[in-house]
Amino acid sequence: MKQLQIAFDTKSLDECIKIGKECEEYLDIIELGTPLVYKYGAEGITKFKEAFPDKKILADFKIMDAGEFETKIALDAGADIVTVLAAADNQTIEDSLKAVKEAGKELLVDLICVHDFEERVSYLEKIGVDYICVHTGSDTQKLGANPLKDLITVKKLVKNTKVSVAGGVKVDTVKSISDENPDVIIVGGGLYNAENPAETAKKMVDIIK
Ligand SMILES: O=C(CO)[C@H](O)[C@H](O)COP(=O)(O)O
Repeated sequence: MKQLQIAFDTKSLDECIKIGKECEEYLDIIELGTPLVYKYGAEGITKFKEAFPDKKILADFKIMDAGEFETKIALDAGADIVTVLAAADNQTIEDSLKAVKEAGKELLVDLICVHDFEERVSYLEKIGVDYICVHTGSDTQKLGANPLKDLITVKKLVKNTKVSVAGGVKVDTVKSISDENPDVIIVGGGLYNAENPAETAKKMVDIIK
């Protein structure tokens, strides 16, 4: 069963929690996006976990170094899933993985800025991360990029790991993404900036599930 993850990157924490509550029944994972991690820090994660105790909370730390130390900051604050960059050193990713496994939590490794998918996916599967995320960043989205082509490539390479996908997914593009069978579809602005986020989340769930 595919899952829907909302990624909050803008707005105040209170506004995000209000929108999250409106959409809650349609969501599986709630993400404190990287910009809000910068703005609110670990306290933002704790507030999300208090507001949504029954949902998985993802802290999009995009860790690049100090894997164990930074992962533990997110875990101690209440995160269920922590993100590390696939472009980081293997040692960093393995230290993050060790920290989440010791806590009984999960690691998402983000392929943003990685071009040799074959080498990275094979390594990530070998060490046993929980999610491999295909991600078109917001800056390259401005140039017209979207994650569909990379998703198709990565889905052919991944054998055992859950695949997430992010990058400008909207209600009118979610079907083409969903048709490639990712395990988790991550939607940011296309959901929290929608005129009616709850209605949009319902439409998306009707399409993907
Ligand atoms: O991690 C992110 C940016 O680096 C975003 O949270 C992710 O791309 C989803 O947001 P959107 O759907 O608005 O692109």
